[in-house]
Amino acid sequence: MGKNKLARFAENKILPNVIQPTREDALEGFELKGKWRDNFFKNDNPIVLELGCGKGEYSVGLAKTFPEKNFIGVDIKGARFWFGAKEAVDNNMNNVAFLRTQIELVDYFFAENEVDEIWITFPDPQIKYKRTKHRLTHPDFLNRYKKFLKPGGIVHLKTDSEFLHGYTLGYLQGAGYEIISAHHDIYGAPEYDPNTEHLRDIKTYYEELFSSKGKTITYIKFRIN
Ligand SMILES: C[S@@+](CC[C@H](N)C(=O)[O-])C[C@H]1O[C@@H](n2cnc3c(N)ncnc32)[C@H](O)[C@@H]1O
Repeated sequence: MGKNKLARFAENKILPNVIQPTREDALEGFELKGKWRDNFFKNDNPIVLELGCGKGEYSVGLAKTFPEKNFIGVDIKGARFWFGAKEAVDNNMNNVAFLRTQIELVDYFFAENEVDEIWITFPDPQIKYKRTKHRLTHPDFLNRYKKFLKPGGIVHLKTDSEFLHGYTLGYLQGAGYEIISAHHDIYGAPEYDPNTEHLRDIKTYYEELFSSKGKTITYIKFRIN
């Protein structure tokens, strides 16, 4: 393991905005579940999650744009989200945190109606058939999100994967979800869509990477009923 990675792991242990529960903490009743606003953010503002946040560009970027909302980046790779956590601390941002966990356990960390919105940014598309259940928009994941999203809660999916975009759109339409916005090329779409405000303002590491390879970037915004 690289020296830098070890240093980031060590710093994550002391950064006040990094939470690294064990699997047991999750399964036995996580202390902040239902209490993120009161005991962590110490305000009554909406909570927005970014699942598979990587380096946390979206969480930090949105937190700067919307100081009246709280953002939590979720990823299993702490050495990646260290970048976002460090930037937030260095900029005295109190409305952004990072939670290290498998997304499969995410419903153990948040109580019913605790979360207002979810961003899923450039997730692994999990194209192989036997990986279907690992897609972050698979019905099993959507059912997990339903457990803690407020009624009418919003999910955003931003991806370079035409496959995942099509899979998700097809499933949502078939299952009767309300699709608020769907674009198969957000930078090619000339028209102004009020539902996609700020969509082009923040680019994650993977978005930059895929865009530089000529991939088009897609977007879906839908409501969990
Ligand atoms: C392709 S990267 C995208 C990272 C970032 N959103 C971006 O756009 O740059 C996918 C991220 O999801 C995380 N991830 C994938 N599956 C996960 C899971 N089941 N639980 C937690 N994190 C996961 C990976 O660790 C990785 O950081």
